[in-house]
Amino acid sequence: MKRLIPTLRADACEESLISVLNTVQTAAKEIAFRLHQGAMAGVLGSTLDENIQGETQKKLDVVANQLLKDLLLECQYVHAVASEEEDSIVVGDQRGEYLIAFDPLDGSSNIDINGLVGTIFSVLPRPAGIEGEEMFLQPGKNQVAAGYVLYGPSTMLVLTTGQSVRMYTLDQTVGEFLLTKPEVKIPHQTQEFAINMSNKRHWSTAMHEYISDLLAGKEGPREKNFNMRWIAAMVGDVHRVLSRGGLFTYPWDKRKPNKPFKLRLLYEANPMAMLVEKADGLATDGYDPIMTIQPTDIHQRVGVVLGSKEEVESCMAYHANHPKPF
Ligand SMILES: O=P(O)(O)OC[C@H]1O[C@](O)(COP(=O)(O)O)[C@@H](O)[C@@H]1O
Ligand SMILES: [Mg+2]
Ligand SMILES: [Mg+2]
Repeated sequence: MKRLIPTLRADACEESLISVLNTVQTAAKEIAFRLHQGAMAGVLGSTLDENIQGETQKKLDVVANQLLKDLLLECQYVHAVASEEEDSIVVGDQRGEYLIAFDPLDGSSNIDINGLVGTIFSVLPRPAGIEGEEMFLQPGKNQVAAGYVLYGPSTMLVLTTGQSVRMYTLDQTVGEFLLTKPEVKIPHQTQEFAINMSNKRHWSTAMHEYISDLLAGKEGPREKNFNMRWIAAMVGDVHRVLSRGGLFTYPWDKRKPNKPFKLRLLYEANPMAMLVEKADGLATDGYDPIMTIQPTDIHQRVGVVLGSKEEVESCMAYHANHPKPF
């Protein structure tokens, strides 16, 4: 089985991008090690701090953020990073040609139950003539690479540099990510969906109608039974979708009018959208492709409906029948 770097060279990736991705894999191996040590590494539980989004930070959110930030800023090709756990961007090498946005630890509520968590990252080109946060305000279609690391029973790196979506598995004996699935393709049809059902009363009419029809199963208008899964970590739910198809959504809801979405555009939705679309799936906000959205803030949130093409289209058809709530 091939190691990560030779597969990137075979794809004719720029050496500068390879260096950035190599840095991400180094950080990921360290995070995986700390996670596997669990309580023995003293990294479980919460800190006394909140991040910019008012969420209590877990110790591992902070550890993973620090590791990624420090290593990426040491890389000469990285000009700046933006992280879920940082209020503002952090600038590194003046010569750097890439910007990296990341969610250092996705699925934080799973840390203390030894559940699935991951790291999600997006690589953008540094635009000419712009400085500061504005540099990051590019639509997802500009991404030159996107991926995630899933810390599960095995640690996996799932990556695209604009060509195929590839899956690598960390071989603990040699400490290397080895290519275990060279080309990921999402089946166009599915009978599986993922949504946090406890938010049902807050959804839009369109989402209510769509999910009700899925739940009606064989006897309902869809005339087939659907199964439901919810990992409470986008990284785990998207990994299932990439592995066997499905629809994953964290939609608009009316709970908090000033915070109607949960997932973040730059470091959750955009990188996952690139992976899903390169694997032949669709990633939308229910109306438009995620990767066409022009960001206005580095911590901007967005509705997400992604996965098997025909199922996402079916969900979008329900949305097209109702006025857009945002
Ligand atoms: O608490 P809920 O509604 O299950 O939310 C789960 C969602 O929140 C997230 O955990 C948010 O990510 P963070 O853990 O990085 O804040 C998503 O990964 C996941 O899909
Ligand atoms: Mg997250
Ligand atoms: Mg996070």
